[in-house]
Amino acid sequence: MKENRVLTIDNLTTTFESHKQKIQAVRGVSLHVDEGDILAIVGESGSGKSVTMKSVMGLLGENADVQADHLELLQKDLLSMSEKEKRKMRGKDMAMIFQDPMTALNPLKKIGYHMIEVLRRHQNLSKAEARKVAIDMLGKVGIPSAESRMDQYPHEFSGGMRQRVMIAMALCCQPRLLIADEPTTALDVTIQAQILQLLKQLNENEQMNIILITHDLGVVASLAKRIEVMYGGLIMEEGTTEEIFEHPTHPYTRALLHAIPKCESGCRERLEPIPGMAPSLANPPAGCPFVTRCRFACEECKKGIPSMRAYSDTQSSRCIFTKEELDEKEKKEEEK
Ligand SMILES: Nc1ncnc2c1ncn2[C@@H]1O[C@H](COP(=O)(O)OP(=O)(O)OP(=O)(O)O)[C@@H](O)[C@H]1O
Repeated sequence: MKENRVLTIDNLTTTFESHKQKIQAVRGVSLHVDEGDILAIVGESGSGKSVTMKSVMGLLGENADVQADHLELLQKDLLSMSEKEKRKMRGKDMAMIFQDPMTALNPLKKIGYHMIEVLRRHQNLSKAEARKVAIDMLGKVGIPSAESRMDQYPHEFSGGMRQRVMIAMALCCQPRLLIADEPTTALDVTIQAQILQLLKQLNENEQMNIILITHDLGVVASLAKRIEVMYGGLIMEEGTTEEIFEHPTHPYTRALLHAIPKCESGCRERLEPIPGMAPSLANPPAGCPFVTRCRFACEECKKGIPSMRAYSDTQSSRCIFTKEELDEKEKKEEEK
C-alpha cells in the first residue's frame, strides 16, 4: 500500500433495487487518489459517476447494495465501518459539494448560521470562535466583505457566491478529500472558470485532494491531473490529463473530446455530439456498453466486457482494439 494514498476503490459494484428491477449503476470500478491529486471522473449523464462517489461517502439510501474488494480512505476500511463512524468521517475526512447549493442551504437561515453550525458540529469551538473561523473561511474562498455577508440569507448571494459558500462549508473541517459533483454546471462560463481556479488554489495552497465529477471534458483540461472516463457503470479509460487529451485511446474518450463545446468564439455549440443514447443500466448489454454508439463496433464487442489494456503506468483503456488498430480504422474512415 502506497503511503501517500488517500483513497482506494477496488472493484466497486453498486446495485439499486427499484420497482422490481435491478439497476447496476456501478459495475466494478477501481480507482485511487494520491496525496496532491486532482482526479476528474468524466462521462455522460447516467454513467455512474455520482453513484460511485456517493457509495464511498455512504450517502445512498437503503435500496443501494454496495460491494467492493477494498474501500479505504486514509488507510481506514470504509466497508467495515459503522454508520456512526462513517458519519464522523463525513465532513472531517471527506466532504462532498453538489451542483445546486440552494438544495443544501436552508433559505430561512443566514449564511453565518450554516457556517457556524458545521464548525460546531465537527469542532469543539465556542460560538465566537466559530464565527471567527467562518469569516476567515469565507474570505479564503473569495467572498468579499465576509463579515457582513455572514448576516445575509442564501437568496442574497449569486449562484457563484453560493457555490463558494458551499466550498467554504466543506472546508470548515479541513477534510483531506473534497468531492465536487458538477460544481460549476449551473454557472455561466466566467463564474465557472473562477470556481475551477478556486479549486486549483485549494489543491495547491491548502493541500486539498480533490475529485471532480463532470460530464464536460472541457472543464477538466486546466484543472485535473488525472482523468477517469466512465460509461455504463464502467471505467472505459484512465490516464493523466495529458494522455487523455493528447493520446486518447478509447473510442468513447475520442467521441467525448470531439464533443467538447467550442467556446473560444463565444459559441456554445457542440462540435460533434455523440449520436445515440447511453444504455439502460437496468439491463446493461453483455458486452461493451458503448457498442450501440461506437463507429468501430463489431460482433466481438457484444460478447463480453473487454478488460483494461495498459498503455503506460498511468493510462489504460477498455477496448478490444489497440490504439494502433483504432488509429488505422479512423484513418481509413477519413480517407473514404
Ligand atoms: N437512488 C437511486 N435509485 C435508483 N437508481 C439510481 C439512484 N441513484 C442513481 N440511480 C441510477 O444510477 C445510474 C447512475 O447514476 P449517476 O447519478 O451516478 O450518474 P452520473 O454519471 O453521475 O450522471 P448525472 O450527472 O446525471 O448524475 C442512473 O441510471 C441513475 O438513474
